[in-house]
Amino acid sequence: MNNILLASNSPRRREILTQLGYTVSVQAAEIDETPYPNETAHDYVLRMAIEKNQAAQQQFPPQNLPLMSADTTVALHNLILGKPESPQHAHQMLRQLSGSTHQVLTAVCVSLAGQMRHVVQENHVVFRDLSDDEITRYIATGEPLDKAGAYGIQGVGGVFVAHLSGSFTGVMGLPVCETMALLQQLGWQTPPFQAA
Ligand SMILES: Cc1cn([C@H]2C[C@H](O)[C@@H](COP(=O)(O)OP(=O)(O)OP(=O)(O)O)O2)c(=O)[nH]c1=O
Repeated sequence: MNNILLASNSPRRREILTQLGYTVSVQAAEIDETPYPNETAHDYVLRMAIEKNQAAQQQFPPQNLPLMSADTTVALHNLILGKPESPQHAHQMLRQLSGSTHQVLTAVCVSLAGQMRHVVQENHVVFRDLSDDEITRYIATGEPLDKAGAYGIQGVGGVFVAHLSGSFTGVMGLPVCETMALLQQLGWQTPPFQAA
């Protein structure tokens, strides 16, 4: 009961599950991550997590193991900020996030033996004011380019975060408390907490 199939290429999600004591096999399938016009961030992340799960179910032979997918997005007012397409785009996103509060939404979806459960976990993050110079130096680290909203709270980007209301692991891409609850709902054992 320590094995999990992860329908995600996110190294953060794999690392979090491994730290909990799970043995993780990645079974990720590509999907189109374009939001629908006027789609809310909540509806968008949930749809992405479900579609990633369904795509992996179609692409890989069934196994009697939980298949987990997730999606993380940053929402600022009505804007959905996904992963930046370029360093310039990352700069633009971080300028928008500077000195204000945004939401980070992470949806998690788990399927097992024909059943599916999902959750959307919500966080509020306050950024202090950022100067153009530090944004430029941050982007040069390479850290923001594969992350929603162009920052990583778990890395250097943590220095921008003045306040977090929610879950640190949720912002990182896999909220552990909510994820464990989904696994329990499907009758899967709580994690073994093996020593690192
Ligand atoms: C806001 C924030 C996001 N992120 C990451 C988590 C996700 O990996 C990524 C958002 O992209 P996602 O599309 O959720 O995930 P992914 O592309 O990494 O992997 P896959 O589509 O295969 O599931 O941003 C952080 O690592 N730290 C942060 O502080």
